[in-house]
Amino acid sequence: MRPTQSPFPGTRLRRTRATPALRALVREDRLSVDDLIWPIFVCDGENTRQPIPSMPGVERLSVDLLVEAARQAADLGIPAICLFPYTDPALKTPGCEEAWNPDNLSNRATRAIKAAVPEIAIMTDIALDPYNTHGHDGIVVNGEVVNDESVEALVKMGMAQAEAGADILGPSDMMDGRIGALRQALETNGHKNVTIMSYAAKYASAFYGPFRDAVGASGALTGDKKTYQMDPLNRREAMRLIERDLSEGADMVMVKPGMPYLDICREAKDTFGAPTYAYQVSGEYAMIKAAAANGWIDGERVMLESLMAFRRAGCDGVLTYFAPEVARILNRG
Ligand SMILES: NCC(=O)CCC(=O)O
Repeated sequence: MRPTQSPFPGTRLRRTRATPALRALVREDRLSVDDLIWPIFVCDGENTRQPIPSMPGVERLSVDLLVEAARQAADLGIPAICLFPYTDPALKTPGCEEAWNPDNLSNRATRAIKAAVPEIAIMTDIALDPYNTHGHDGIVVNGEVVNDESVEALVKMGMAQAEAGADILGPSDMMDGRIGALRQALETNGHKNVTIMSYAAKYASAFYGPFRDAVGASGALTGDKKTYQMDPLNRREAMRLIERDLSEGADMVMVKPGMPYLDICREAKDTFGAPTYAYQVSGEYAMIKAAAANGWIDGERVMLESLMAFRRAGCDGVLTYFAPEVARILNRG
């Protein structure tokens, strides 16, 4: 599409930017509370809040406080939250068995929120890194992250989450074949309406640093995740992964990190038209917070602009630690 326009001065593009009313009339997109998914960290205990120093304003919450947070999120109109557990190190094993314990922290949290705040959608994370001491998203055998054995474990994990009441499964592990295996297991185990948001294009990124502090995984990782997460220089491979995951039964796809990969979001939306999300990850959050704390940027405006960029890039929504803060601003109008 190429809008027809008269040569200057017939066309003066500044005309429609001249007043707030005209700018509102020609605005091409909107950022809305409906677009927000709020990632939250869960810890053991009661009435426990643990601030995460590298993510100012973000805390790990025990299940009782998490339920209150979910209530506040629902009252703000946030449609979904995404749970990440801080697993007791004593429960971490090479086989990652705690991952599919029906009563693990994530599943207990899901049940408690479902009972108290049924209207909010709960997304859960499928990856094995919270459940082992080497920090990899899969099962490690002789130093290798083995694909097919990992998929079997991930399916057990996903089924336990669906059983607990998760609405959206978020496989973030980047193993091959896990979307098809999860979809088949959901269909055959009475969970045909559970949705899958595939972390389809997840890059091996340095922007995840503060998240690893939050889930107690920093310093734990042996080696790196480059044999399963993507090379930051690859664009065509991202399209192959997204196409693959959609064809295996993903309902929604995600690009991660967010802001450095807006080109991937746009191409994914234009190419496949599927519900497309970005994860504005911990490092992106931390950079904005740190610069704002130093007075180097206007934190509120940069936060809003960073989220508008995802809409402009074609995203239907964004996972962001700013969710409650931005929802309060958007609700204020
Ligand atoms: N699987 C979830 C993540 O790795 C999140 C990364 C982040 O926020 O940095």
